[in-house]
Amino acid sequence: MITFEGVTKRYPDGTVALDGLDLQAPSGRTTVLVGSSGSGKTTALRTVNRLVEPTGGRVLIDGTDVRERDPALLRRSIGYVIQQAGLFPHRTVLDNIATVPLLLGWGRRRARSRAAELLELVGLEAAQGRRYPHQLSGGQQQRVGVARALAADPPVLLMDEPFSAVDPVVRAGLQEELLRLQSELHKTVLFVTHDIDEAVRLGDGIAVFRPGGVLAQYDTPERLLAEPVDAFVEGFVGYDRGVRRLSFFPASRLDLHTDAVLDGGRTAGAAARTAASTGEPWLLVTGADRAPLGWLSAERAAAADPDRPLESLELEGYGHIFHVEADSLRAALDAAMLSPAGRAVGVDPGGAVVGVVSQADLAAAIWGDHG
Ligand SMILES: Nc1ncnc2c1ncn2[C@@H]1O[C@H](COP(=O)(O)OP(=O)(O)OP(=O)(O)O)[C@@H](O)[C@H]1O
Repeated sequence: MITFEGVTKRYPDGTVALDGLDLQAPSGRTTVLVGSSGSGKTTALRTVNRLVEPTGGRVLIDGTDVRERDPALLRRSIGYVIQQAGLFPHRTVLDNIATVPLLLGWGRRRARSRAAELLELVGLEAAQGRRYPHQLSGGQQQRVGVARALAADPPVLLMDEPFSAVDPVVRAGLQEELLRLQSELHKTVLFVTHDIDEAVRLGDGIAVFRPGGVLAQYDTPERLLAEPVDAFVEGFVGYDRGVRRLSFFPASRLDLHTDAVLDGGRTAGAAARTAASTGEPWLLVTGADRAPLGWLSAERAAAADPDRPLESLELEGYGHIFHVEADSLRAALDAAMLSPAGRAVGVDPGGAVVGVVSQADLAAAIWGDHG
């Protein structure tokens, strides 16, 4: 556990970068620091590895004051990842990753074999280990930065806006990768970002800083979105926090309808009768293994030759589907919003249709949760 006890940093020019920070970042969890520019996030992070010495208070790692540790040795026991990776340009990727193990006196062979292991762990190929950093993409360089930080298997990882210099798609991939790594490695991670979506995705706990280096709120992502303590935090988490919050509710709680789901081998006449008896304006047609084929409107079904099989008719695309077991209400809502029928198609892990849900059903489910 990393404990900040009344940590203050006042610079000689009078700037208060951090003002009496009290915070506990639990072991094996990811704690994200967010907040406006200049609110002291980086300063807080750097007091942990003593790149910044506080002017008041103290920082403890598992109960030991970091001031009792030799700064160089302390830093070797803490992984540190910064924006744009900060790799050594004249060293190969493998040598970059092996930096701390070599400093710890592991010996060349062991350090290099550990580096090769790490390269694989962060999803890079062996051949890329022989390259120099400039021969890699920005996203790959960030992976190397993460591998380098993890090389000596430190229990604590400090990450200062590690993914902010890459495009959104690469960034999403890196976030995914970090979640996977963390589920295996259980490091005590402190992660600084400007991006509230990144914070919600990665954080077990989120600390929101306000200007002047003051902690405004420290909570789980769910609680932060549900109950921001004041207007500053509410503004920071965004006015679409209601929609973001839906990420925490599983789609499995939705009641899906199957009465308007029809196999493609059935006829237009059968579909028209189903539409009439259920009152459903849209019917979902499925094919082999109950995979979705597309939507048929009740009017179209009524106008078509009643003997024609549904799979031979022109259907509206079913759009995005959502996975009933794995996805959230947010994914289901998104699928319904984008669907030409205003309905979302829920599937099982094999891609077979479980049922459909309308925007009105979703609103009812959401209202039930949040009303
Ligand atoms: N050496 C220094 N001397 C004086 N002021 C400093 C010094 N280093 C940082 N500061 C100030 O301390 C405050 C906090 O800086 P810090 O980098 O921790 O903020 P941050 O929240 O990480 O910001 P950003 O999100 O923009 O990176 C800022 O006002 C900054 O200008």
